[in-house]
Amino acid sequence: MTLTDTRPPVQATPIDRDLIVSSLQGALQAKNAAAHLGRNLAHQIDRIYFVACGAPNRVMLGLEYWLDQAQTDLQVKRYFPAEFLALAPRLDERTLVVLASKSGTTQETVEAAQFLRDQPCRTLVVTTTADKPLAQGADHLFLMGETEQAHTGIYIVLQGFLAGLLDGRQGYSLHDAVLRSLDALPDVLVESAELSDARGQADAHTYKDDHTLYHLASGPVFTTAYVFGVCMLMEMQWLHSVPFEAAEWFHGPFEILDAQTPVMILLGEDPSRPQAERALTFCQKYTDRLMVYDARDLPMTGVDPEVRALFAPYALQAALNRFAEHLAAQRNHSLDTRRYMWVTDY
Ligand SMILES: O=P(O)(O)OC[C@H]1O[C@](O)(CO)[C@@H](O)[C@@H]1O
Repeated sequence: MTLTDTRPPVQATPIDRDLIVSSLQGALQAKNAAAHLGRNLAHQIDRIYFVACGAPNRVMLGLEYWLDQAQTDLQVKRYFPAEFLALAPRLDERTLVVLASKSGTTQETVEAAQFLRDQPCRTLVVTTTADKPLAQGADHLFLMGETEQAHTGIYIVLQGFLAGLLDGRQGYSLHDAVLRSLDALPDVLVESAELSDARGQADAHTYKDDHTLYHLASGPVFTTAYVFGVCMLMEMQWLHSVPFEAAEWFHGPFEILDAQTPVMILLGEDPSRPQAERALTFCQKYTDRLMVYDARDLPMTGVDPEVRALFAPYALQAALNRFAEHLAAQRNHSLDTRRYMWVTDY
């Protein structure tokens, strides 16, 4: 803070159980209808294109992972909206394009939705409220209501949709466990945040003067590495904060490591975990500045043990949000500060 800065010091926002839980009620209701739609569309589509920017795009990355794992005969691809428009991939009446945006106003995502109105495919949109530009003209619209937790809300709705789709298409033994466990997710977020608050404060203290941070994760947990590393620390703290897929770590990026390099490793519970563990073993040897956040340390109360792996990225994200809150306070740099995004023309 400079002498002329009259703004109050940035404080870590306290964990507000009621706000977190109430913010996700709209998404939880929408996911039941989404699961129903998934079942109805199960034999009416051959391909799914996921289209979104930023955080919703990385939510879709995790879903793409689980669709791969389910070994369906669906063609599944994920695009940034601008690339989707430039590429113009095959669209027909058996194509479902899934678009999501928390603001419902992101220019490229709205342009993609407008383009799709005249195309022969179906569209499924997830956003907050019906007045948003993205909500206009969707074939299937799922609204979460205004929410503090849009990123998790989008996940809840789309995971519900995919559970219904997989069950209707080929039988999905995890269907009931997924839907039940989604209902427990809001409380899991609160639980993970509460358990991680003191640690987040301590980590923030340790790393508050660093300007470079690397994040390693594998499989669906890369969603969290990206959302935390880029959408939070890069966008909201202006740090040189770079996420890497653990599977790629040994193919160039690891050359950056020395004893002083800060690295965060996120460990999930999915089949890709050994890739992140391999990176962990290496980093333990060559840097003294390692943070490990492991989903196995989080109870995820109410989540069926069979589906913990699906929920791990979100439990970890809730834990890391505490780190971000404390980092913002200790660096006196509000998470709401932007210098370009929504401020300039771009
Ligand atoms: O379309 P949405 O969900 O409103 O996202 C808009 C912005 O939010 C982020 O996902 C995270 O801040 C950005 O990456 C993106 O540009």
